[in-house]
Amino acid sequence: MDTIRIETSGGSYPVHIGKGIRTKWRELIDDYASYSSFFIITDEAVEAHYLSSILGEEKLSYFIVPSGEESKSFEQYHQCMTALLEAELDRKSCIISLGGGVVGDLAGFAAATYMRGIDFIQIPTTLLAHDSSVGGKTGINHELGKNLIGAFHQPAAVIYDIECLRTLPDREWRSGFSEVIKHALIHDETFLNWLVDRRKAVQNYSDEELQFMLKKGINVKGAIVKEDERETGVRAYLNFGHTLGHAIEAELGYGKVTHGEAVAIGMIFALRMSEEYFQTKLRMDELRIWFESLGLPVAVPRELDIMKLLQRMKVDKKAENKSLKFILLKEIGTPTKVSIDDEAALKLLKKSVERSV
Ligand SMILES: NC(=O)c1ccc[n+]([C@@H]2O[C@H](COP(=O)([O-])OP(=O)(O)OC[C@H]3O[C@@H](n4cnc5c(N)ncnc54)[C@H](O)[C@@H]3O)[C@@H](O)[C@H]2O)c1
Ligand SMILES: O=C(O)C(=O)C[C@@H](O)[C@H](O)[C@H](O)COP(=O)(O)O
Ligand SMILES: [Zn+2]
Repeated sequence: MDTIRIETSGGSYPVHIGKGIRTKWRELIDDYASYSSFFIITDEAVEAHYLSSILGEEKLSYFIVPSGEESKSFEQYHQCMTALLEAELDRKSCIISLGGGVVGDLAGFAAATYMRGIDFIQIPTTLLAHDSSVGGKTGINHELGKNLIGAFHQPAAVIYDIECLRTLPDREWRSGFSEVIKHALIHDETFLNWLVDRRKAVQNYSDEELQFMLKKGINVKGAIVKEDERETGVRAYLNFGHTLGHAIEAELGYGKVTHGEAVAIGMIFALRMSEEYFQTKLRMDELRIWFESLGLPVAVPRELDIMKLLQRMKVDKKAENKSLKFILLKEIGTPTKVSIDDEAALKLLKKSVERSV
């Protein structure tokens, strides 16, 4: 098992990464004995695979949401809070988030707001959750935009059992890989080359390769969160590919594309924009072909109205005074935040729409 410590304003917490460690969660939590009770939040697919291995012999209470992005909703949040109240959780209770980013964001937001904030721990079960379980962004979606309702609330611990990844559907492997690629693109070209050089689908990585890749991604995120926990500066770099990605998710309807797929389209768009803005070559063509070979989408879906996407991008949390902000790369590994005018964004959006076959 490897342990990475994430440093935040409120102290640090461990991210344990290893095989089969989910059943040892009680030993891996520093203050296990100090909690009055634990309450698990999970989703239907994860329940079927993993809930019993977390419960063990213990009769813990739990709440199960439907699988998928639609569960990051006011309705599920409300139902979740009702379940917590009915289970009579007190301020010394701890919520366990068992699942991917959807469950993590929802359970984290429930923990952030239940009685004005109680502890929670993350037991991530998707590849994408190497990103979502670390750093303390929690929240739900609104029909007007992704993650617009939320709070910063750091977990007390993250227990990442790589064994859980082996039951992921192929599409979810790919989706999570997109955020791994993001971490490489914003920080480390050597790591990017390591990923490209594998020349195999991520689901075929060995346990050792997976462990290495997860540590790399989490270290990139941890270093940025340490420097800027509440996104007043460099944390926005973790949003590379997300200005367009989030707009696509909301405009198509939550759950139509996965988050990682939308971010993949957004990253290719941001690479193209970076090349134009900085008048440089950034391997965009090579990376687009690589994404396609991995089965990741690279173009804006044809059915989307680009004017509506533009309006959506202005509701992005990075936007200021309705002016569009993008994270671009000066070079691979060197991100920066820039303002882009509407005309330039529209021109590039037109070029990025899927061609009909
Ligand atoms: N808070 C953050 O910093 C942050 C970072 C990145 C993404 N996110 C959010 O994360 C969400 C996406 O997370 P996700 O991709 O993990 O989606 P998800 O949680 O919906 O999981 C994807 C699918 O896989 C299933 N699943 C989960 N684990 C499984 C397993 N081990 N075996 C089989 N099936 C399993 C789920 O039931 C679901 O159907 C988005 O809402 C995104 O906005 C948040
Ligand atoms: O942790 C961050 O900061 C990120 O931006 C990570 C993103 O991958 C993630 O999708 C996050 O939820 C997006 O944040 P948002 O503030 O744009 O909603
Ligand atoms: Zn993301």
